[in-house]
Amino acid sequence: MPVIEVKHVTKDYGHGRGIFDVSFKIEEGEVFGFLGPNGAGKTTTIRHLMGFTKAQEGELYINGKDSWKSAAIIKHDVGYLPGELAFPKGMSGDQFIEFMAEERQMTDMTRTEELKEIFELDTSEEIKEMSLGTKRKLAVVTAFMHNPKVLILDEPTSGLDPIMQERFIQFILNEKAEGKTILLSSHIFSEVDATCDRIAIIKDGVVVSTIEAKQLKQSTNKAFKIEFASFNDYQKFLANTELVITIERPNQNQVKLNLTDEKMQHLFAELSEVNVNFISEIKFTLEDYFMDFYDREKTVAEGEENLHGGLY
Ligand SMILES: Nc1ncnc2c1ncn2[C@@H]1O[C@H](COP(=O)(O)OP(=O)(O)OP(=O)(O)O)[C@@H](O)[C@H]1O
Repeated sequence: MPVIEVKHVTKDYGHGRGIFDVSFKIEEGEVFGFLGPNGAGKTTTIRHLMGFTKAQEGELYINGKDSWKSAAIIKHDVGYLPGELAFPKGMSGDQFIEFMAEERQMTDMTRTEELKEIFELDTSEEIKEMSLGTKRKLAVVTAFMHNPKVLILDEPTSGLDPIMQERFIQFILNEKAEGKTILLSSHIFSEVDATCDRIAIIKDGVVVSTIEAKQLKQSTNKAFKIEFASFNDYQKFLANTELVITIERPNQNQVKLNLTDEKMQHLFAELSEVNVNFISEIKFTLEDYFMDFYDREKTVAEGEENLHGGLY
């Protein structure tokens, strides 16, 4: 049984806004990335999963429990980090932590103290006087203090500085190593790339692609930029090559070309006939893949093509 299951969920806010027939499953121990531009429907999906909103159509389950019907249990069990932070009024950080510990009937505060140390959080301040980053850290500590097995994180690092973002990635990797199941919505490619096993891309309320992170990293399609030592070498290479040249730059004696791993030997055989200044690989990243979907002019099929077939 998957730990998280979203089945054909629709919430139509009108004027094309909302989420439409969204489905995905997250297995135990998986880190699942949820990527999408602003307004794509990430928060709406997550709020349905947490049982804050009732789906118009479809069903959502966490550990087999219906998100809407078992909302209270889900809120208790899941480590949830909301995108927009809201704290009770008039509390200090310490008071809020105490309040959350009581809610969860926690007695052992060792993990809470560890988390405060990892994220360098000073809890003595009044929450209303905390900076956005400190509030985010407080939300992180309270989301994880009861050591939940399922984590649902809506843009968890927004407001954190680069050092804390890095520390957060490390923390997620440690949680993953402990077998936690994690749903991570994010705008930050490096964060998703570093942590996620699978990634869903959502656009205009529709999941347009779900990819295995390995697929991107182990793609057999490669792109290279080559600069030749002279214009003569450049011309000689172009006249004789059997490879697919995607860009020609005669002024710089450069070409860009695409090839699969099997053709690698062929490339080196051709290059041995000319003088080369340098050859560099152009990596196809999650960002490139995402940008294809982000680009509203492009269709889903064209985005998929870049993953499976030719690169830029
Ligand atoms: N309560 C609501 N009433 C009407 N429209 C809503 C409501 N909540 C969300 N929407 C709309 O639904 C769409 C999806 O919004 P959502 O907040 O889920 O996007 P998101 O992917 O989380 O975006 P962001 O990255 O900006 O947080 C948007 O067009 C938003 O304006």
